[in-house]
Amino acid sequence: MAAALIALQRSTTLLRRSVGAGAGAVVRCGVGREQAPLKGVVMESTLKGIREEGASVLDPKSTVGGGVEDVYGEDRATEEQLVTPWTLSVASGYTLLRNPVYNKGLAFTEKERDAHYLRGLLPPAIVSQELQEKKLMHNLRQYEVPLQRYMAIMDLQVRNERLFYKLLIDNVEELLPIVYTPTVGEACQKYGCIFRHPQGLYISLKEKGKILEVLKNWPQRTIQVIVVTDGERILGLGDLGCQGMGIPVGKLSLYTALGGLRPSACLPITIDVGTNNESLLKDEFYIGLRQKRATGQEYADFLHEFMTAVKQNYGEKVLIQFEDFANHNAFELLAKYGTTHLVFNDDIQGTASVVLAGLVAALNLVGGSLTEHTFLFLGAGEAGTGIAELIALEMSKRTKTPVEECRKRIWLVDSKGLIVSSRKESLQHFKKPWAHEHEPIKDLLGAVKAIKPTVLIGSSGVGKTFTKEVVETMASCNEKPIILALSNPTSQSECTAEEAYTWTQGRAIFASGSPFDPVEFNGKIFVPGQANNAYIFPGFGLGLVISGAIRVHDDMLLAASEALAAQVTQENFEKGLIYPPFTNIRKISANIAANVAAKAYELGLATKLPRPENLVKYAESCMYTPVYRSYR
Ligand SMILES: O=C([O-])CC(=O)C(=O)O
Ligand SMILES: [Mg+2]
Repeated sequence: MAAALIALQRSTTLLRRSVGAGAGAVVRCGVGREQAPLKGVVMESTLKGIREEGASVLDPKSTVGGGVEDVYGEDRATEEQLVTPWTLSVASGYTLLRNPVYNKGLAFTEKERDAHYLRGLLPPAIVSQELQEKKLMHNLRQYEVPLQRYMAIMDLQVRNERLFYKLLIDNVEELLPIVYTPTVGEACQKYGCIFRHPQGLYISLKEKGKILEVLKNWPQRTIQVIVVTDGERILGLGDLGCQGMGIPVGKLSLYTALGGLRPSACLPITIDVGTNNESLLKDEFYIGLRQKRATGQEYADFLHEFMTAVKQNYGEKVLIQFEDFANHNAFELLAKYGTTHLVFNDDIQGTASVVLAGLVAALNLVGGSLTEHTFLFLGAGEAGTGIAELIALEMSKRTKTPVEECRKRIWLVDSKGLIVSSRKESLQHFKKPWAHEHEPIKDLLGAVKAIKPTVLIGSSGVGKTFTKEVVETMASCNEKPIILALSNPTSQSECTAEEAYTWTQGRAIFASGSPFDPVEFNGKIFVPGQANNAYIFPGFGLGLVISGAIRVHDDMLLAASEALAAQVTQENFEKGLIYPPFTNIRKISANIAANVAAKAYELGLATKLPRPENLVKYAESCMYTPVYRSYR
């Protein structure tokens, strides 16, 4: 693979070893249409920054690293995005060791230590990336408290990015519960307390009118995926305000580890419009604005400024993933910006796609077609109605029946009971399609008894709601009841895997949003699957990026779902699994990406031409790999 410095040396104008303390730094200048008027000033201040602090800004056109990673940089670095006329790409010596993108720690070779002024800055031993990995896993396993593991692994991410991703990819099943659900939930709750290195971009109401300027403070110019939250509904934990940042950071780590997006092309953002969480407002370590949430027009205007600034700064092909917004804003934002931006709501659409995939796979175990099943949801918010709608859409496509008809096989229960037509007037708009003719029923148990669903799905964010009676009732009317406890984190799960298997005498087909360990029941081992949108969004995003898609379409969600369901093997089914293991996730993501990209081309929404012939191979070839590069 081309060495970083060689790659840079090939690029335009270079100033090498010319800037004092940053000796060995490589500066590239002269990119973009608007360079002329800015050049002198910015160039000067940048160089000043290097002299004084060894500052380092990474190359937005990403010629570093060579190989497939360039695909993105070159494709996406459109002229209008490159408004900065200067770039500094690689530092050396002390600065190099503190640059997480280029740092290799003890893995720097003798030659590299000589060439990059590292002599004396490292102990003499030279170790391989594999040995570093082995040591880190050993150290991580010493921590018994998951949050300590989280902190250790986040330290690694800001110290040595390639090692972080190598570790995550090679130990995905073990580390996913640490960098992601459920530990990330606890990390958000305590984010102020454990805060050490800022990650991501914070945009608070203080920045009103200046959001574009704030975006320009981010060192990368070529961004392909933004995950943004306003922290109002973090997992099932509620309003965590600014401390929700752990979620975009965690989701984007998965974009890279699971989907192969380059880390430098990923931008985590938290929009801080205040919080209504009283205990955070009183917490001396809280890191956000100490005020109640802005709502109504003020909220809408602020979000609009954000959405406009993102498009202006990064162009129309940047994917904006909305994450963990409260219901009332999530649906509106998706509807409002779905026609003007490339937006995706993970909680509505990602969750829907992953659940549909699991259900389609489950048909292999329970028999029948999708239309022959009856679905009952506890929870009629983003996840519940999102999944319900995608199931109805799939049924409609399969049977060529109007979607309104298909919805009739799907029932939802919210905090006031079964959603029925007599409640229509008082229902929020996203619940109205599910208000079918039925007498009112106050609770879930009553609804299970009356509706006799074959599939029970929990999506309310409230834990322990699938009681023994509820689960036993499911078992009494189904040979193999499908039970999905989707709420996160583990504390909010509707029931545990053990409860689901025990209360159904091992007959349940069970999956959950948060991971559960295998369960032994009557001498048999049951392995629960994880119905988490982490299966979908990395590959989905990759598919959009490699096809240059400009809009998300529901058919792409169905395409992603179909690709995931197709990855479940006979061996998985034999263990009762309706999802493949995460160990194969990069292959799964490539297949999802290929299906999504194919759909984008079919729908005329793709801009990357010509269409690559073999999309799976192409997706794989575009994936970031975190092995160290050698520097000349
Ligand atoms: O983050 C997760 O594990 C899944 C998800 O989107 C949520 O629960 O909001
Ligand atoms: Mg979420």
